[in-house]
Formats: sequence, structure tokens, C-alpha cells
Amino acid sequence: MTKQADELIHRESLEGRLLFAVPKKGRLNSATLNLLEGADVQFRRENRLDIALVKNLPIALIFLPAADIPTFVGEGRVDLGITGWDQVKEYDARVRSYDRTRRVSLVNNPDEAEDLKVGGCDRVMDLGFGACKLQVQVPEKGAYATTQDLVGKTIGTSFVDLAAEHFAKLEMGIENSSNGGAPVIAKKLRTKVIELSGSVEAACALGVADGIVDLVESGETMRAAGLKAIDTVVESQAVLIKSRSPSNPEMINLITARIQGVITAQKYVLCQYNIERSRLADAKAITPGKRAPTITSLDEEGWVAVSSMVVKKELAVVMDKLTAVGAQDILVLDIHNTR
Ligand SMILES: Nc1ncnc2c1ncn2[C@@H]1O[C@H](COP(=O)(O)OP(=O)(O)OP(=O)(O)O)[C@@H](O)[C@H]1O
Ligand SMILES: O=P(O)(O)OC[C@H]1O[C@H](OP(=O)(O)OP(=O)(O)O)[C@H](O)[C@@H]1O
Repeated sequence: MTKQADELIHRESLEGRLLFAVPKKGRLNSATLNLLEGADVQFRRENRLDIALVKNLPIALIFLPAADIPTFVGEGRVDLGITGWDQVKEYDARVRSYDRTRRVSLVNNPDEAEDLKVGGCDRVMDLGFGACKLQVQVPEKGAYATTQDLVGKTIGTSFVDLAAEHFAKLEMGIENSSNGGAPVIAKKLRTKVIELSGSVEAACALGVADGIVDLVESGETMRAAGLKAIDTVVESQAVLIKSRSPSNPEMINLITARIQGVITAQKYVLCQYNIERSRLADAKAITPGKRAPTITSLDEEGWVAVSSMVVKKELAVVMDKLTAVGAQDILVLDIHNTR
């Protein structure tokens, strides 16, 4: 079959399906695929094909670079997407920058006012992985101590529009603008923002930039490059986003509920133990559960069995406290899914 024929068949088979964009590689790829598996989204991705039809739901997965996903969702070409919040904010900043340019040109061409507003995506939920911060970084032993010191200097980044807005606000004296993204008036930026597509941390040492705006998770990359963070532009994690005009809102609700179930299951474990009824009040205070613990009688006078969901991160402390109030036979079970 020719590649063209293959593509045509694919385009036709997308009819009636919800389009769901997921990161095709990089930091968010494997956690996203795990999430889809947990939500029972079944698909087989053919080698090198960026579209996969879901076998058990009317959905097609579109594999895209994380940075492009907000554009596809924001322009309504794709209904749902998973990407980093940093990428969504960069897209928003790009749209605002485009809007400002258009506003200036509209002074001369008022008839074009119709296409002033381009797109936008809504955050459906945080996904609890891919946490990192987009930070302003400078050489550890350099002359710059605050972001203000970098005004008028050169900044290297992959997030050009967020960086430009950040410095524009500083230049205009609107630090920490309360609406989180007030349109900055179109005026020439004194700070020079240059676009780098990767290995941004090398820019200062190589004399390309005075400071950088880049992602920090553990801080290892930053420290290895002799840099320190002096400001945070965005706090990020992976998010589920949707277009403002989705083709199938019911399917979006279904996928959202399934993903929420997987996330909750990952966050909690099921804790079971036996305790004397006389100590039950103390134990219930330690394991109140999501709504309430399940209490069942044991085939032994004066004893009960308790079953309760516990936040995974707090488990060790909870078990210490349960032991202290007399709980016995404590069992901890993984939860695969929950609604
Ligand atoms: N060190 C990190 N820790 C946690 N999350 C990160 C980290 N670096 C990036 N991310 C998140 O993953 C998203 C995608 O970044 P990643 O570098 O994997 O992109 P990519 O699509 O592989 O592009 P490229 O490799 O071309 O830079 C980022 O926008 C951010 O939300
Ligand atoms: O704080 P850390 O845990 O060290 O993580 C931060 C690094 O991770 C990302 O880069 P990535 O490794 O994805 O490669 P890139 O530079 O090619 O984007 C980011 O751009 C930083 O360089």
C-alpha cells in the first residue's frame, strides 16, 4: 500500500473519534502511557506512525512533541491533550504576543478584528507527575543577584514568549502582576531573548547569554553547569487539557473520570487492621479514610477489623500511630483503580 493511501485510510478512520494528543517522547511520555494503561485505553501504535486508534473506545491518540500539544488543543484541532503546564503557559504567552502584534496592526486594518482572539485551552486536571519549575538562572559566582540585574542583558531559553513577558513586566515595573499574565504593551524589549532548543544550561558558560530561563527538577543540571536559580517564572507539572470546543464532551468526561480514578488509586493504599473495640475511636482518628473507614466485627469477642484508604506518603507515620494505639495484624494493599 502506498504511504498516501495509508494516510487516507487513517484520516477516514478518525471520523467520529475524540482526538487525544499525548507526548510522543521525552520526560512525560512513559508516565502518560502508564496513565492510559491504567485508564484501560487500549491501542497498538504502528512503528513510526503518530496516530493510533483506540480499540475499545471511539478515541484516536495523536503522538506529538509536548511543546506542540497546547497549539493543537488551543486551536481546536485536537480535543484533549496531556502536556506540561509550562508548555501551556508558553502557548498562552505566544497567543498574547500575537494578539498584541495584531492589535497594533488593527489600528490600520480594523476589518481584521474578527480573528484577534486565537484559541486557548482549559486545564481539566493536574496529573501529579512531571513536576518542575521554569526558573531564571545565572552563573553562581557572577555579577547578577536578581532578575532586575538582567534587564537589558541577553537571556537564552526555549520558552521565549514567557521569558519575554517576564522581562517586559520587570522593565515596565509591573513585577508579580496580580492577574498572572496581563497583556504587556507592545513596546520594544530592552532585554534580548534568544531562542535555544536544548542544552540551554550551556549558554552562559559559552558566552551566548548572561542568564537563562530553563526547567529545574532536581537542580542537578543547573548545579553541574555552575548556575543558580534567582527567580521562578512558572511552577509546572503534567496536566490534562481540553479544547474550548471539544467534539465529544461525554467522552471527555469519561476519560477524565477514568484518569482521576487512576491518579487517586496511585495516591492511596488500602490499610487493614484488627483492633479492640474499646480503642476504635483512637484508631478511626488516625485512619479516617476518604469518607469513613469500613468496620466489621471479628469472630472474637470485643475485636473489630478496620479497612481504610490512607495517603501513600503518610503510610509509615500512620502505621507507627496505629501500633501505638494497639492495632494488630496491619496489612497494606495497593489499589489498582477507584471511582
Ligand atoms: N527535568 C524535568 N523534570 C520533570 N519534568 C520535566 C523535566 N524536564 C522537562 N519536563 C517536563 O516535560 C516536558 C517535556 O520536556 P522534554 O524535554 O521531555 O521535551 P521533549 O518533547 O522531549 O523535547 P526535547 O527533548 O526536544 O526538549 C516539559 O515541558 C516539562 O513539563
Ligand atoms: O533539574 P534537573 O533534574 O537536572 O532537570 C532539568 C533539566 O531537564 C531538562 O532537560 P533535558 O534533560 O530534558 O534535556 P534538554 O536540555 O535537551 O532539554 C531541562 O531543560 C533541564 O536541563
